[in-house]
Amino acid sequence: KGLKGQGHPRAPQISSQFSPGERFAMKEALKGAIRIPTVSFSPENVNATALAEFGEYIRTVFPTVFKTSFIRHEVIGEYSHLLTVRGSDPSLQPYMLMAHSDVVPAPDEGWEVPPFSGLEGDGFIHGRGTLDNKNSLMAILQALELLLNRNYIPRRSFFIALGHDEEVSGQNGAQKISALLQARDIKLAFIVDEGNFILDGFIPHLKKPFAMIAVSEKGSINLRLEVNMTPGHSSAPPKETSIGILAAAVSRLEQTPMPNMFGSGPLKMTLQELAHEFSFPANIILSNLWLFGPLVSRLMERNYITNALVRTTTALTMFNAGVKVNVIPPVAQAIINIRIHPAQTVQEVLDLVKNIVADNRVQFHVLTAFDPLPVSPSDHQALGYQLLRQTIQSIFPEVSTVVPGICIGNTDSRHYTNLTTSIYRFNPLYLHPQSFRSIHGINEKISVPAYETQVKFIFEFIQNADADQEPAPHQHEL
Ligand SMILES: CCCCCCCC/C=C\CCCCCCCC(=O)N[C@@H](CCCCN)C(=O)O
Ligand SMILES: [Zn+2]
Ligand SMILES: [Zn+2]
Repeated sequence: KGLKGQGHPRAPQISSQFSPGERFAMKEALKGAIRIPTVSFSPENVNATALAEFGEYIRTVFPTVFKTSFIRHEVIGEYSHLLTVRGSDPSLQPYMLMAHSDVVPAPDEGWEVPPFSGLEGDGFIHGRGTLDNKNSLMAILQALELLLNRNYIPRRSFFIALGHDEEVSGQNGAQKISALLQARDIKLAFIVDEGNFILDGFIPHLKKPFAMIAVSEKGSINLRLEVNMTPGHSSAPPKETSIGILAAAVSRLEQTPMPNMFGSGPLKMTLQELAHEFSFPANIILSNLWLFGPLVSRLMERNYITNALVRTTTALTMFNAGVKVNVIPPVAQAIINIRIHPAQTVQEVLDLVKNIVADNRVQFHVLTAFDPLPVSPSDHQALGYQLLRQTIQSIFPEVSTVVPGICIGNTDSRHYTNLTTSIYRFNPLYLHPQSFRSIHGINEKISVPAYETQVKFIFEFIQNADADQEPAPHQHEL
């Protein structure tokens, strides 16, 4: 019998009601975290001073977490943190909660308040990292601190992995934590990381919000295109310059979408499980994709977010050429950030890109590349998925539908496929299209109640993970 059928969740033993003093302290703690500018520019260029300060900060605001005897704290790769919470029942397989402390750059321009001010206004805490991803990092530690202060002793062991370079690869944080745990022979029941949300307003005609737990994430290629031509005096320009050739190449890429892959990958499952949320005739259409697939696939292409679910996307993100107004530049370079649909591979996409560019004066340099991630289970036996679903239903009773889906962004969890086949990417927060644009954009903010609810979610999730039973007990040494 599956977990779904067991009538879970057992009510958490400790109620997730927080006192006014605790609620005040938790929002102040998040504001303090936002004020530390832990910006990652590249794997070689992270703000080491801020990351070190952040490490000190979490030790100060969560004293119980860092002094509890059954919690081991290790600093990995200089600024990442691994907490091992030893549960009382070694027969239960451990799991892992993840988050990251670094953020993408945020120049002041366009922001209503300075991005590292952590200011509170209109019921929101403002700043870079309030949604991606200091909210999760602080909420995990905050929930644990509150549980420990109530003398909670977990039954199931778990790890908390807090990366410091997620935005620029995870090579010094997540990758090293993963290697360390592998060397310790750890196998995880599941992982929960950042990723998808409770989505509201993303699909026309769907009035109700729904929770989407990402069971996979797209692959990625960062590709540098380069054209080298003979430099010279701009008063007698050649017919074609490196800039013109490269501009035409990237324009062809932008104008030629990759093939629509609707029908392969987890999206079909997402839409089928979502079908009953729609009114007639959309519910019938989505329940019969064997017939209406071509129609739905065209509709998905119309919106830039749903378009990202049906195909590999190519975003032109950097363009560099020229040194002086009257010099024909020898070199022009562009970076293309490609997100690979689950039904394609790095090699297939590179071949398509070269065919679209179709100009042998353009050179290709793959900077980084990885294939789409395997699909994690979402059936009734899938412990991590079912625990998330149960906790969503408890904390967000108004959300009647929880569906598996794909994450269009990447997460540090991709470095942990050696430890588990069950990786779930979910933030227990509502996301609207406008707040989606604020992630890596401007005016990123989280409402104070939303943050409190995130803490509450993790507070209950940890307890729910202890309430579940597994069929075949054996020892799990940490
Ligand atoms: C039918 C359903 C409609 C669904 C609409 C989907 C809405 C999308 C919802 C959430 C997506 C948010 C993605 C957030 C993850 C962001 C994590 C992130 O920024 N990762 C970076 C990692 C960079 C690693 C360096 N190579 C990234 O992806 O750029
Ligand atoms: Zn993130
Ligand atoms: Zn990010």
